[in-house]
Amino acid sequence: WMEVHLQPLVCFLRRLLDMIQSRDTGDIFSEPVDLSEVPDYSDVVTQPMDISTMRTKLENFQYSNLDAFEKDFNLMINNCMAYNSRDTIFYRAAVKMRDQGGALIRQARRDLEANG
Ligand SMILES: CC(=O)c1c[nH]c2ccccc12
Repeated sequence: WMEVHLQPLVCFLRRLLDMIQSRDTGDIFSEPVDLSEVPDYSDVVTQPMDISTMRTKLENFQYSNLDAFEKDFNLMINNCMAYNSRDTIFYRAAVKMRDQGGALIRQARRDLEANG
């Protein structure tokens, strides 16, 4: 039942995530931060999140609406801005992704409103 009813949302979120990923030109959000390479990452970030994890969750029907998807997007951005200091490429990439990805999510919400 859930698969049938959530499949349209899965297709919608898959396309949205593809657009968000295309804005990650430095490819810093595509995979989980490697905790073996960054041993202090877990001291700062308690719930890691990245695009590949979001893709797995959406394919497994773990987002029942756009708000749940946006929550993980914001987690991914906020983790990056918490761990990396303001004067780093990574922090500035998070600011850019927050603005550009945020605009894509806002337009997606308007599209959902229009199409129900
Ligand atoms: C998104 C992010 O914070 C990172 C993405 N790749 C990294 C490598 C070392 C430390 C942090 C990161």
